[in-house]
Formats: sequence, C-alpha cells, structure tokens
Amino acid sequence: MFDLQKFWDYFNKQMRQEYNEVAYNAWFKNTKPVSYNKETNELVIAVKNPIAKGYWEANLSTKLIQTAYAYGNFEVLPIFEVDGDEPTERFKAPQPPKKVPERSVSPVKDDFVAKNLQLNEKYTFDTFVQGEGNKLAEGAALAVADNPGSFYNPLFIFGGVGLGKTHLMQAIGHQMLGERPNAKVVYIQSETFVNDFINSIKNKTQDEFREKYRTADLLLVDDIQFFAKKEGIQEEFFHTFETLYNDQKQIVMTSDRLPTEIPDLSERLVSRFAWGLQVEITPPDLETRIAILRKKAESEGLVIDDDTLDYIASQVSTNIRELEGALVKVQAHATIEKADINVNLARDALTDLKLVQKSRGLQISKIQEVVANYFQTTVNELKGKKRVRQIVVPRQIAMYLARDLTDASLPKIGQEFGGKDHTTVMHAYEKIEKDIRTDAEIKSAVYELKQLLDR
Ligand SMILES: Nc1ncnc2c1ncn2[C@@H]1O[C@H](COP(=O)(O)OP(=O)(O)OP(=O)(O)O)[C@@H](O)[C@H]1O
Repeated sequence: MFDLQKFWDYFNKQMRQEYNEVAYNAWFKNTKPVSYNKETNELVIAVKNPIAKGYWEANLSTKLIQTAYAYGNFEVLPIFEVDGDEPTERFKAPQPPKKVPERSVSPVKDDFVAKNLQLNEKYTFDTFVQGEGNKLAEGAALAVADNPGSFYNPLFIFGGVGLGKTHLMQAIGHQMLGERPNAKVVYIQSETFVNDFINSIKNKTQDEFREKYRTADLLLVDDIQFFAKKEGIQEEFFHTFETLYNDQKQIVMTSDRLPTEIPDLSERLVSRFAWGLQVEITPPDLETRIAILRKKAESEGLVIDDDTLDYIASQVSTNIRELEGALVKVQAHATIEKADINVNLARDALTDLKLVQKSRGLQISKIQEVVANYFQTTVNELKGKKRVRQIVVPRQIAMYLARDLTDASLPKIGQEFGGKDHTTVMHAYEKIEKDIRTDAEIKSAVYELKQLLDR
C-alpha cells in the first residue's frame, strides 16, 4: 500500500542530504504532494512557481521515480502543477522566458535612466544551466527571486571571470519583472554608478542620482570590486544601501572576490555585505560545459553531435564566455566552409585558440615574474634552492601555476626552475592543490595570481 505522505517524508529526507540548505529551501520547501492514482500511477505534486516546475521536470522527476522504486518497488509518474494553477500536462518543457515587459520609467532625467535599465533578455533562469560549481548560487538567486527583500538580503555572488554572475543576477531581475511588470529594477555596472555619481556632482543633479538608486525595488550592482579604494563612492553607496535595506528592497551584487578581499572597502560595507548571503561560483566541470554548449546549440538551432560538443568543451575550461565564443567560431567556420559541424571541423576552427593557449602556456618565465612580484621576492630566489618558507611557498605556487596553465611537461618545468627534478614539481603541484582546499590564504593568492596572468 502506497502511503503518499510517508513516501513524501522519505523523499524529502533523502533530498535534504543531497542538497545544501539554500537549494533545499528553494526547491523543496513549499512543494507538496497532492494525490496519487494507483490505477494510473500518476503522482501529482504542487510546486510553487513555473521556475520550480521547470526545475522539477528537468532535474527531479527521475529522482522521484527512482526513489519510489527504491522505497518499495512503487511505480510513479510524476506530474507537476504550479500551486493554484491549472493542471498541466506531464513533463512539459520549461516555459520559454516571458517577454520582458517595458519598464515604467521613474520620473528622473533621461540620461540617468536610459543607459542603465537594460537587462539582457537571454539572461534568465530558463537559459541557465545548473552544475556543481553554480548550484548554490543558482539556488540562492532563485530563493531571492521568490522572496525579494526578505530571504537573503543582500545577495553577494562572487567568482572568476565569465562564470555566470551577471547572468544569474539579471535572471532575478527578469523574474521580478515577470511577476511585477511595474517594479523598478535597476541594473548597473559599478563603474556606471561611479560615473553617474561624478556627473551628478558636476551637473548638480545629486537629487536625481539619489532618486534613481534609492527608489529601486531591486538594485543589481555588477562587479562591485570597482569600488575598491574609492572612498566617496563607498560613502554614497553606503547610504543607498541603507535606504534600500531599511525599505526591505532587495540588493544583489557581484564581484570577482569576497568583500573582505576588495582593497580598502570600508569596514561598514564589508560588514553589511555579510548580512545576507555570500555565494561563490566556481568554474564548471566538463559535464556542465557540455550541457551549456548543448543548450546554446539548441537555442541556435544547431545540430552538433556529442563527440563534437565534448571536443569543444574540452578546449575551454574556465570561462563560459570563451566557451560560447568557441562555439560561435565553430559555427562560423561551418558556414564559411559550407560543411557540417563535426570534430574535425571543430578542431580546424579552434586551431588558433589552441595556439593562443599554448603560447600563453609557454611563458613559464612570465609566471615566475608575476609570482616573484606578488610575493616580493625575485625570480632567482624562485629558481634557487633556499628552503625558507617565504621562498618555498611562492616557488611551489609558481610551479603549480606552470603545471596548471601551461602545456609544459614536469621535467621541462623542473628545468625552468633551476634544473629541479620532475618529482619536486609534482610534489609542489600536489601540495598546493591540497592547500587550496584547506588554506584560505593560499587559495586567494592562487586565485589572484591567475587573474593577473589572465590579462
Ligand atoms: N550556467 C550557465 N548556463 C548558461 N550560460 C551561462 C552559464 N554561466 C554563464 N553563462 C553564459 O556565459 C557568459 C558569461 O556569463 P556572465 O557575463 O554572467 O559572467 P560573469 O561571471 O558576470 O563575468 P564577469 O566576471 O566578466 O562579469 C554569458 O553569455 C552567460 O549567459
């Protein structure tokens, strides 16, 4: 006998172990079983909104089926309904993103408005592919989109270049506008905030400036690390933040690093940014990169087989913008050659990409120079034999980066480091790889060095 409530409790318990708290709250909290038909095996589940419905259909229906089977050999056919909505047909694909309605423009001068309110219509939750590295951030963004101004305020999303921070933050904006077309969603690059502020002083239009930002229902500030060392701007932003926060308006920020790592960010901003939730996006694994490419290819109407997707995804590992660029290249190559897309064509199309990566990789001397500068030591010390910690750690980090960012073999790296044995390089690599997971200082040093080397 299939007891629906008991099974549901069991399933939830399993999911609690699998999902972190943010994601669990986003997907399972207000979801409930409605009915089970033992003739047809249809199990109707009520989810709280269309996003959740799309997510359950894409990610959780199989889990539900498997769990029911494991639970007691029960067969279920999940059907998801949006709470209070009409029942929908089974496994319907997620809805395409709603067309973004024209926003109502608040009564401030045009030059303050027009250039800033643009959200990229492609940056919605539906087009965002979930993976290990962004699962938490996506869950948090969804939770915020569901309950702006209350759940996690502010939401601070941080991580490396081109990993989807802007995409996620704008998805929150889209969802709010989908539900409340007249909401005032303000999206800005932090540099725009800086420029607007300076112009407002020049033109004596500070009132308009403040009106624009302090009356937002949702303020999205991208790349906030540009506030580093800018005291006046930070002061202004502090007041904007206070006003919005006190009015229970949602604030979302992105940055390439944690607030504590932004140089000279005032203590009060650092502490306020920590009031809500800070979530990191880390680079996607191969599987996620393939899924992103597949989704992108589908949306462009491209037919690309799995091997080719796999090949393209394996060429670009850390930046999704570059990954998309690689796909565009392959597509352009196919058009020019009037040929179908396959692995050979992709290889040809991406040859120069490989050359760039290789030439990047050949510069072990560049890595040594940047690392030596960073740690205020010298390239000679890195190549030398001194065993004091101040030199050993930078040396090991430099070897780690040489291994990670170049194609050079272990013996070749050893040679470049004053003729060291390849086992020394291997040891350094493994040591730093482990330290990155356990030592916040090493992690942040490696991260910053990678950013420096990326320029
Ligand atoms: N998980 C994802 N699913 C689908 N597309 C993604 C995903 N992550 C990133 N992208 C795409 O990759 C591109 C770069 O993403 P985005 O601009 O959001 O990165 P970012 O982290 O804000 O980068 P930056 O640090 O340069 O500001 C965008 O076109 C975005 O749509």
